[in-house]
Amino acid sequence: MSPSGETVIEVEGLRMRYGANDVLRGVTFRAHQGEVLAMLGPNGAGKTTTIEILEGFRMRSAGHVSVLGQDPAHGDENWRSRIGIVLQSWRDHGKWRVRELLAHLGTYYAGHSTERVTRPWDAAELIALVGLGEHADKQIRMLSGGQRRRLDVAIGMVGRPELLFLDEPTAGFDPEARHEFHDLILGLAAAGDTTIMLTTHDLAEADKLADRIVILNHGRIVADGTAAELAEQIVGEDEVRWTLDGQRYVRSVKDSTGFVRGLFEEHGTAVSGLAVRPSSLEDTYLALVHRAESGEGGPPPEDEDEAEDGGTGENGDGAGDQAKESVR
Ligand SMILES: Nc1ncnc2c1ncn2[C@@H]1O[C@H](COP(=O)(O)OP(=O)(O)OP(=O)(O)O)[C@@H](O)[C@H]1O
Repeated sequence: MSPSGETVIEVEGLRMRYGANDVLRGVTFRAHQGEVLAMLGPNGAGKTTTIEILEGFRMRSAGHVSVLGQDPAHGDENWRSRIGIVLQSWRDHGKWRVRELLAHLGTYYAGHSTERVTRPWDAAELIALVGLGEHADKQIRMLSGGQRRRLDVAIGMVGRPELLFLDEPTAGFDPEARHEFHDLILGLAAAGDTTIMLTTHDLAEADKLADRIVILNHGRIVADGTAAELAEQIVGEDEVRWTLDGQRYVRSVKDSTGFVRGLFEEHGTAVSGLAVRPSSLEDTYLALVHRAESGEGGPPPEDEDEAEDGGTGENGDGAGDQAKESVR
């Protein structure tokens, strides 16, 4: 995870219309070499459509798209050999053995080596990298779900891609498989300068894996930044709970330190049961999506590259504000 600055994905004013339905409405973002970029968004936001356009599988309606310096709509074989794709499911080849399948798929890349990159990835080396060493000679249908997903990543990586797309890579995983898969992706990201773009509904996953997160909602980017930068856009959503005179209170405030100081100044030792819960990425995500849907922070731009929402649209919450709301 060491973005070098070179732009690998460049999307400006991307639009997609299915019939009369606008599903991408001026999407703009970039990804840089070595970066792990996560695209988050509710169902139907347009994530798969975006990724399919970037992969060259779907023609866009309008806008500028460049992937590894080429327009994916006109990507040739050589361009395709530089890209790895991990689809949501791959159910063929059940009788093939892991090693056989990877060696076979690797032959497609043999003619696409460059001075910098030798293709394909050696099957044994790749199998070890994705942690399938013990299963190399197993038939694919005998693999567990987690092992299967590791193989999916190996299939995506066999051509030593400069850019790897992962569409909801851990959907349906149990916590342990998810944890192992995250370690695999972090290892890949750390190992070289592969750029990784993934879509996910899992906020913890985005937080853990991604250098940068873009949030798509109704075909528009409503946020773009690191998890910390996104949280800063929704400053002040720490939750403070306390008890006073036997009654419990809860407030969401921007400056929890100042708020608590004011609480003690006013009520001293009568305050008990104090708890402060900092806003999580989930709170941030929900707030950003809600803000975009309610039109707070100004109307969404119709065109191109101003889709990121800069305003906070939040109400002020003075540090010493002592208004109390009983919750039960
Ligand atoms: N081939 C198609 N023809 C018409 N409409 C489509 C087509 N593919 C997708 N859509 C519509 O485009 C919108 C965006 O779909 P897309 O699959 O890109 O969303 P998504 O963010 O990936 O959703 P999810 O999280 O549910 O996978 C949806 O309203 C969907 O119904």
